[in-house]
Amino acid sequence: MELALRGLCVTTAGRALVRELDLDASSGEVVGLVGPNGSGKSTTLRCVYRALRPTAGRVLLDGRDVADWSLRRSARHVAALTQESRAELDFTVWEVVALGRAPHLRGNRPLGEADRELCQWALAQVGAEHLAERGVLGLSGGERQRVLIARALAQRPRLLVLDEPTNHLDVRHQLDVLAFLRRAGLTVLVALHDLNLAAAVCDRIGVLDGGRLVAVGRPAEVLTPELVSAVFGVRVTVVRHPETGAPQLLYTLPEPAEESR
Ligand SMILES: Nc1ncnc2c1ncn2[C@@H]1O[C@H](COP(=O)(O)OP(=O)(O)OP(=O)(O)O)[C@@H](O)[C@H]1O
Repeated sequence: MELALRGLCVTTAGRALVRELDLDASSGEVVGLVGPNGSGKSTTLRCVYRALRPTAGRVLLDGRDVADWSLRRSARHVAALTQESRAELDFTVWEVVALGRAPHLRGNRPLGEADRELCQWALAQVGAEHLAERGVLGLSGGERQRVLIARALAQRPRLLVLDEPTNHLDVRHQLDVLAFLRRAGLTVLVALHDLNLAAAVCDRIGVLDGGRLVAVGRPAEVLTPELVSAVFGVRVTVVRHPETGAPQLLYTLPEPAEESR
């Protein structure tokens, strides 16, 4: 599924949170959004998964404006793992993952055999089959995060929108999730804080600063010392990963006088 953001603007209380943003993700492409805290990453993603209506501009899926779609229709194509995705009620893991099938079920019909197989598959993708009968409130932050990813996968979306999916995950599970995103064959729009993980997983990266897209391109084109310094205010040396060639950033701790500028 192709995603296109055209002239996206979000303004709240006279303040522009996202400004004139144009961004594309072609079918099967993994596109990352990076940027400092408060630069507008989550706000942009919210417009894509329709938790927020843009003040101006359009979100196009396969060339069609999602504003014309019912929320149910969107949910059949777009799954989101958000900062707000919390399973507050004490559902079991299986029940939470089964919720991913809801947009595909008619009325209150129970899950069919194919739905159950998809839920099982989704749990296996995140290595959480053994958690199926557990209550979600008793899980660790990382286990819960993996269950929410499984719910998104059970939805069988064509576009996956993820806001900081590696939050709470130990390094092994961070890499597992990102490796899955690479091989899933889905169009992926993912906000990431870790620039090295973004460089490893993304086909292209968009950099947000103050609600504006200030750079977009392949990781090696975008993650230059100059750009990272200008946008994040930190000094980095960029090296190439010896096996993959992906750019990797080595950070230099700020001198006392430079701290928390
Ligand atoms: N509902 C809202 N009302 C007012 N301001 C908001 C609202 N939601 C977000 N903002 C502001 O919009 C700006 C962008 O927020 P957003 O969450 O999109 O940034 P982000 O890049 O995802 O940040 P982070 O890296 O901290 O998650 C922030 O300054 C935030 O305080």
